[in-house]
Amino acid sequence: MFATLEQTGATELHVHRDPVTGLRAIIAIHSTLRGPAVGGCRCLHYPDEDAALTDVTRLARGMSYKAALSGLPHGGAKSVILRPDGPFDRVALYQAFGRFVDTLGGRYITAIDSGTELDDLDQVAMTTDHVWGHHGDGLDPSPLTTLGVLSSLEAAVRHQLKRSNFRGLHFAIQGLGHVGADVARRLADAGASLTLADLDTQRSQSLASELGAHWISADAIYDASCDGFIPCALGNVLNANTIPRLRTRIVAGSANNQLGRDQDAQLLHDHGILYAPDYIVNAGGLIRVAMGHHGATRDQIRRKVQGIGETLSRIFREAQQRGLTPARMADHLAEERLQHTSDQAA
Ligand SMILES: NC(=O)c1ccc[n+]([C@@H]2O[C@H](COP(=O)([O-])OP(=O)(O)OC[C@H]3O[C@@H](n4cnc5c(N)ncnc54)[C@H](O)[C@@H]3O)[C@@H](O)[C@H]2O)c1
Repeated sequence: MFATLEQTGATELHVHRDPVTGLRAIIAIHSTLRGPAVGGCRCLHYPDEDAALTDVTRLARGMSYKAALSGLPHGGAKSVILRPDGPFDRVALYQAFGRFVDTLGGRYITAIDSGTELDDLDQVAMTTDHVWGHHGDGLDPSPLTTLGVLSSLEAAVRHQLKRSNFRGLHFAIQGLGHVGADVARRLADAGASLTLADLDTQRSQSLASELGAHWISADAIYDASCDGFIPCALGNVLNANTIPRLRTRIVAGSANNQLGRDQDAQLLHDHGILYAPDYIVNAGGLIRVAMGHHGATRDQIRRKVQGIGETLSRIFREAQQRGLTPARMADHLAEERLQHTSDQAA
């Protein structure tokens, strides 16, 4: 347990079991130095508790880095609910989770993530105030996450392909949920051609027929020849098995923790693939809920999210100059910002 915390730099782990609802949940806080720690709640089946622990601590680190590089007054955290095996009472489970969040008195603010829906967050909001992005506050993050993905893709295409628009380019999208489907529609509107894949083939088929796109099986997406691969499903999709199969020049998508291991950033680089660090690409959602909560206007939020592309362009350039991968460069900048905050606090 402590080794996992040390590896990711996370500082706190909170574990809770509620015998009435069957809730088994973990909250990992990476840092509260910049302010209350924010991060979504996943509700998934994990192969074992170690897998859940690794996921939640790595995701918490990503949230800290994302908040720091976005200049938000927040630290990073994450939570996971170990999805019960049999049938369960969803309303009671999420209300129990809200009570768990509430015990931390606002040091952790929860939000949406894979396996959790806006309706679930409405239940969380019944038992704690420390939840952002539910129906009640009208701060759905997904549309702004999409905007950030598009801004990132523009930056990557400019840097790697020397192109200023998407017309005639071909993208492969993995995962067609809230973000992936929206990204697909926007790219199709911009004149790109698409190959689509989702575990739910019904979803792939119907979006492909709506957009005049190709669809393929979930596993075949790694072999699709394209200008950009856009992971919008789950994490750990870029690893020693999948990277050699990729036939793309760019990877930029919303999924969290895309790299199996930190070293896989170098493997992508060695294969001539420009990797846009996931926690920068998908920062639009966090920017939306955090700035929305602090009273920013719609225009201010959109401008900030559109700035994600500029941040990435700077990272691509500086990484190239310093002989680092963009992922290492981004981590380095985020760690510098966190260290600066820590020095100021001392
Ligand atoms: N929604 C946001 O605002 C937001 C913000 C930041 C990060 N993210 C991350 O972006 C990713 C997508 O988010 P979302 O809100 O669209 O999630 P979602 O749950 O709505 O959609 C995910 C989709 O991926 C599909 N999928 C799962 N495993 C797959 C696989 N192996 N191959 C192909 N498809 C697969 C699912 O069937 C589903 O359609 C997640 O990793 C999430 O953590 C989302």
